[in-house]
Amino acid sequence: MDAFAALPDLASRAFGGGVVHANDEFFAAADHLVTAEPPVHSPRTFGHKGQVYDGWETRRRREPGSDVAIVRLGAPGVIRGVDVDTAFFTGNFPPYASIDGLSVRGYPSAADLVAAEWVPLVPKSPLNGDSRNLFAVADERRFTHVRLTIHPDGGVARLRVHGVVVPDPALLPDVFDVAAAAHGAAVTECSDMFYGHPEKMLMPGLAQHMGDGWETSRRRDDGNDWVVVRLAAPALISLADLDTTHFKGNAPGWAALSGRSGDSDWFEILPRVALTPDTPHRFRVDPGREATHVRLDIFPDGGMARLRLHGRARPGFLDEQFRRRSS
Ligand SMILES: NC(=O)NC(NC(N)=O)C(=O)[O-]
Repeated sequence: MDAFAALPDLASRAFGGGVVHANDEFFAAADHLVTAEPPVHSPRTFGHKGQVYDGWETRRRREPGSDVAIVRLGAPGVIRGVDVDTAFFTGNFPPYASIDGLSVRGYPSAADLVAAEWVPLVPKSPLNGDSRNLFAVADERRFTHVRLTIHPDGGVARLRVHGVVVPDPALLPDVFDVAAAAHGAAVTECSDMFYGHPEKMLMPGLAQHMGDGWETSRRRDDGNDWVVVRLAAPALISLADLDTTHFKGNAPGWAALSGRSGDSDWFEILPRVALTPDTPHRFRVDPGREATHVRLDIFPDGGMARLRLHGRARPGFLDEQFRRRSS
């Protein structure tokens, strides 16, 4: 599997991504392209328009041409690769697809986007049916939108746009969640992710259910579970949210936070505190020292729905990153 596929999906509805235009949605709505959950299928399920698909599906073309869908990224950033997932489309997948990108400020209309000058990211390339189709992208610029073109027509279940989030610092408050994936934070290491990936803790909004969080297996030794988060920017943290919502019989008993700056030793941010099940805890912490990484230790194991670290980013850091990716 290409390494880029492990990066966050910038188009995902979980970040607020959306489909803003499709020239044809006869069989199935293009909105499915950005659904966060994996595609599902129930064979021989017919509606008024035909078989029901969890994807975008256009009608059979009777004249030359191609079909397009335009996606607004929920988290704009540098695109490292795309996955044109044709899951469950067998006799009706598009034989070819191409991808273009666009970087715009503000809130362009669908008509503006259709008329815009797009940058080619993936040339017209063959697809396989009922499978993931991974294409690497080599362009260091920050994009806000992508355009999927299918040649000539057919169905695509999901369009995953994997990359590195680059937030616009002009739109961030002075103190913001420096552990948010939507601001560019990411998990770098973790002791265990048996039931739930730790990146879920960094996603926007409240956790919807117990599956929407980090959950480890039951430990049968004397150790404890932990995760390391690379912050969106080096920051002075002043508030920490440790949210055990939905973890009722499996919340950790205790937790602690430590920080490091680059390769420094770990220093304490929050000493070991007792946690209660199914509770959005908030702790005020001393913003004495700048951290680039934060380690969350849970004792001994369990689940955490959300981790939020509110802090002040090092002045100029995000501006420089944004400038470098915008040229
Ligand atoms: N059995 C099908 O899937 N047929 C058609 N598609 C839908 N959705 O019914 C088609 O022509 O691609």
